[in-house]
Amino acid sequence: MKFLAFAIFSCSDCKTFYFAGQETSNTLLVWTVFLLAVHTDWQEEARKEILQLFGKQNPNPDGISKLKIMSMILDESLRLYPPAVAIPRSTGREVRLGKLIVLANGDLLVSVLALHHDPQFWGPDVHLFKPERFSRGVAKATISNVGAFVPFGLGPRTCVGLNFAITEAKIALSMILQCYSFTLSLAYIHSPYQNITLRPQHGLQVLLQPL
Ligand code: HEM
Repeated sequence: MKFLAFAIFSCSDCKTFYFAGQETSNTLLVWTVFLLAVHTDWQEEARKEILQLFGKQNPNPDGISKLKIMSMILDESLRLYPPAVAIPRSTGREVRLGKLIVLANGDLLVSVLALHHDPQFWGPDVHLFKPERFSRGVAKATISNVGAFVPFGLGPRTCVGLNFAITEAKIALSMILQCYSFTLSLAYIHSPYQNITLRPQHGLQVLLQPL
């Protein structure tokens, strides 16, 4: 009986990890490739950093922890196109949020998209791709409102796969940038839409140039 309960628990845990980890990471990679295909100056900067750290070798843990430009690019990509556009919460008891009173047993959706695109926190250039805004950390980027940058959620239920996802994205992007330069294809139609995660509705078409 104990074994059966463990097997059911493990099986559902595996499904959670697969569901929570696969589509989100995939989406992060897609939007980052899109942004680098448009902003080829940042693509060059990222490649320079990667070639300095790894040359043409596979990325290693020591070098991955030193990828500063890449970290800024990933943060800016997660800000503009957060894979999870909203975070669900329920109230156990009545709570006051500023002028707002939320009743007990209420369901809330915190819009990550709205927080990430609010000029109050990010400044008037909020809609622009500017990885340099993260060069001195999230607090500086958000004018001291760290709760305005929540691609992985916030509090005790923060995404457990955060570090794994970022490391995975850094490895995949490093390996792509070592081998190819890329630009956006004319076939691409910009239409971000939400289908569980925030995705490009018609896919992402890029032109790859082997290096
Ligand atoms: C770019 C990639 C990812 C993004 C943007 C992302 C985003 C999120 C967000 C917004 C939440 C909700 C947090 C909250 O309610 O405060 C969450 C929860 C979770 N994520 Fe991720 N995630 C990513 C990758 C992963 C990966 C790779 C895994 C596993 C290998 C994973 C496993 C989970 C699990 C298990 C939860 C539920 C945690 C809990 O309720 O205690 N995620 N994620």
